[in-house]
Amino acid sequence: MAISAIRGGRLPLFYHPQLPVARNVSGGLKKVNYRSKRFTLLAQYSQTQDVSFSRLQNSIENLPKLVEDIVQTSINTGPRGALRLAQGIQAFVGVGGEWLADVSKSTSSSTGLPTQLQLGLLSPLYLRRLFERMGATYIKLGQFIASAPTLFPPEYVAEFQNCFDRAPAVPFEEIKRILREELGKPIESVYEYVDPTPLASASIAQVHGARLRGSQEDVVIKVLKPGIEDVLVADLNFIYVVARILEFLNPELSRTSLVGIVKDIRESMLEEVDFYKEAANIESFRRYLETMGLERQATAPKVYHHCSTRHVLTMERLYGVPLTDLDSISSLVSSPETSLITALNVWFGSLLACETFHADVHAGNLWLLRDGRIGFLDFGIVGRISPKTWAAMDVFLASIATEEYESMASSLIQMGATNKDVDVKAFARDLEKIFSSIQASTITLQFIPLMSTRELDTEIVVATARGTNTNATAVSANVTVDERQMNALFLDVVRVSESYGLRFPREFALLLKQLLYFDRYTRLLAPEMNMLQDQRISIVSNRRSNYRDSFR
Ligand SMILES: Nc1ncnc2c1ncn2[C@@H]1O[C@H](COP(=O)(O)OP(=O)(O)OP(=O)(O)O)[C@@H](O)[C@H]1O
Repeated sequence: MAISAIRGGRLPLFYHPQLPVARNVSGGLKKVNYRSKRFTLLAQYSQTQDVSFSRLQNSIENLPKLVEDIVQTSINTGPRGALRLAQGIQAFVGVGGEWLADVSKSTSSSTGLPTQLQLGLLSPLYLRRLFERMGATYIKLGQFIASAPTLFPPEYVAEFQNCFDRAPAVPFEEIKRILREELGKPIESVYEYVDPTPLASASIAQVHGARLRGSQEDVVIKVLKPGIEDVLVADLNFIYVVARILEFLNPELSRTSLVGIVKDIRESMLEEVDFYKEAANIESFRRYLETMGLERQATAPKVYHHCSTRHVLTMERLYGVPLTDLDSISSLVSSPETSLITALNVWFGSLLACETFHADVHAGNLWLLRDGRIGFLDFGIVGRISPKTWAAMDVFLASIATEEYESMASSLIQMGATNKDVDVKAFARDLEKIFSSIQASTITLQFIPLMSTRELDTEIVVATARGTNTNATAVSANVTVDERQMNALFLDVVRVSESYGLRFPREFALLLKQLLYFDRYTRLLAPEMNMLQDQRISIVSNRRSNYRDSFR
């Protein structure tokens, strides 16, 4: 290309007086050689220059589009942008103050400044704190980072696992005003009463207990916090503009499709603030339970459409306890293990038999109900998985249990998008290294048979030896430690896969995250059970494809 550019008469553009070969031109053979050397060097130089030139040309061509995009985005953002900027500065100053205080403490000690502090507010810890202070968008973004190990550095993925979504409650008067406006009628005409003390208050929504007028059914009302959509739009627009500028300044970034990722995040976050979508997800899950005859084993809250809108979701109130509450669970059912198996079967079943799967089964969203059923709450985050990906995932999980690394490598290749030829044997050897290093360091995994008995460490001994429920807290705490190690394991798998050119869909990370939650419940409720090998748990079943076929 560079040579053709020279031949095409563009040489003068690339001629540079400081090129060493451009000086001292002499005659004869030397001259010929010199010319050819000079030509090669010029060609190489012009190749580099050509690339920079075409980049520059591209940039100049793209500049009007970038400016137009920024102007358009700023217009869409409007005055809320200025408000968010002020809030951003406040958050920045707050976390900056914490950092300074930590620095001054460290400098007084003899050990020097830890790396965490050297990176300033860009270090995982302070960035996570900054995100928490910045509220909804950044908390969700933090949770996205935590669930996307293929996109972000491992230290950030690990730190953002701790990104908590708690926010001060909106005053009840304000909630009543929103309800009146959204429902378009007096609250008293819809609800017998609404409890002024919220059941929960997170960054996006607040939940209140209530009772329906007429039917007297107990319900909960999930109310979108006021102004939250404005905040999301302003923040996401800002993040979009930053991504656009970064891509403009460094076109290499477009290979990681930064702008594309930001657009995806924007789409999924805006879905979460649309309760019509959440209601549709709940109803599709309820249909799945009905079609599979699972209603006596599990449930999701019924939605009351006459008092639900895009910003208000009124649903049946479920009564129960989180699956991690060992003491309460034992007082509700005689066999916590059976409840766990039910939860697992219902969730695994939904992966293919339901249009979407529940992609946030943390303990607050998975309950054992008073009547012994499993209750699934909060369908704000859902995933979709193709039968092909799930079939590969199934092989992957089985291979962990059987320690067959070539099969593990093949299944990962099947799931990860790549156009390269992957050396399966080498990949398998690298995977084996990861897993054998785990055996050596005595991390126990319920996923891996034998190992959990062969390599029992103190943490699991605590869990296994738990005859009474008195040490539930200790068990939970230790399980959390172990869970981090599990996370680290999967991050390693992802990293090695990436070194072979594999890129996993986000669903892969979402699925793994849920499996980690389930692994946690297994350690607590059925420490002897192997989640992936137990005959009572059907991970892939023919019934699901039949169910799918019935929709075709
Ligand atoms: N149908 C229900 N019955 C009883 N309690 C409910 C119900 N729905 C929600 N809650 C309570 O409200 C809490 C928050 O609800 P939900 O998870 O839907 O909101 P959220 O804002 O998405 O919270 P998070 O992001 O923390 O999961 C639940 O953990 C639960 O305690």
